[in-house]
Amino acid sequence: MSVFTSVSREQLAVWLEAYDLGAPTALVGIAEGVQNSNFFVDTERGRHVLTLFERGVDAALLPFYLDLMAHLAQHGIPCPAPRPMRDGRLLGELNGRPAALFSRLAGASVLRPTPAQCAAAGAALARLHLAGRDFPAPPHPRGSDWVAATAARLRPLLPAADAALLADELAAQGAPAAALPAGVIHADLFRDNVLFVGDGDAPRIGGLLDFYFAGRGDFLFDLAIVANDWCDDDGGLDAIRLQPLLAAYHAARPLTAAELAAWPRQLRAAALRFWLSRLEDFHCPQPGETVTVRDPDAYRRILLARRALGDAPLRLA
Ligand SMILES: Nc1ncnc2c1ncn2[C@@H]1O[C@H](COP(=O)(O)OP(=O)(O)O)[C@@H](O)[C@H]1O
Ligand SMILES: N[C@@H](CCOP(=O)(O)O)C(=O)O
Repeated sequence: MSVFTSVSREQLAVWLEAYDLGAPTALVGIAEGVQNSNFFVDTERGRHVLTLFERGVDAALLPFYLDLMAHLAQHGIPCPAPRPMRDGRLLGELNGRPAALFSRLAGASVLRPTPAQCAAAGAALARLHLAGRDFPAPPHPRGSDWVAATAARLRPLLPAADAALLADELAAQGAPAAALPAGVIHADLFRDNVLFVGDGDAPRIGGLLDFYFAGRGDFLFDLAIVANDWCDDDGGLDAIRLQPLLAAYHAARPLTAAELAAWPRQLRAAALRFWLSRLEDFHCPQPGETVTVRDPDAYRRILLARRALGDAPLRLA
């Protein structure tokens, strides 16, 4: 269920008067997604997606997210482009929620990506990093301060073994050994946030979605988030998918020696971040927040498996 705030055709027609897109011809709620209310909207002059932002998204950051998506779209990244209103504004309000209209992108997400789809995702992530490199951005909202604060809040709520794992991982993460290349990162490019067109052997990316955790961060952290989700095989990393992901990323933005050395730790940091957020959604749901809880244990398993890999630097085939 992903329409948390409904929109009637009458409300939509009034809201669309601020745009130069003609009258609405279709309005359909989108079932996928777990955080915001999304609708396919057709008008006399195009196909769009309407998003009503729910409480899980930091409203103060919405202007940044929309400006970032506009910037990336202008630089050839296939992300939703916010449609400007006649007066140039990108963000409005509909039914009591902040709301925006975006270009509708083609394709569908895949649950079991092929090696070619992993390669396409790696190349797209690198292109995103290059296109956003100099875009002014606040730190992404799930960085080390959030990790420390969330871990402190959760520790008393966890079984002893999990609390010990958390404390040990925080101690092991410590301070970064070297500054890594950084810029705008997506920070949540899971499989459900990428649309593909074409078949699994010759894929083309139709869309990169859901920039609502984006901000400034280490590029390698973003790549580790993708690897943990796209290449996971019941906790382990599947080389058949990981190798093309990394090779395609490296071909578009070569990884530095410092990044190759930092890879094992970033895989763990990325696993820890999603273990914590899923634990937080499970143990501390926010009143009025609509986010769907995903299984924290999946990321506990991934964290344990990445810890077992050791500290050897990444070697690209
Ligand atoms: N611009 C877009 N073009 C096409 N489909 C979109 C677009 N934006 C969202 N969608 C569809 O809506 C679904 C939910 O979007 P998403 O941003 O992941 O929502 P949520 O923030 O609620 O998780 C996506 O899986 C996709 O099917
Ligand atoms: N990808 C995260 C959840 C974030 O939700 P999203 O639908 O906004 O991407 C997870 O799997 O924990």
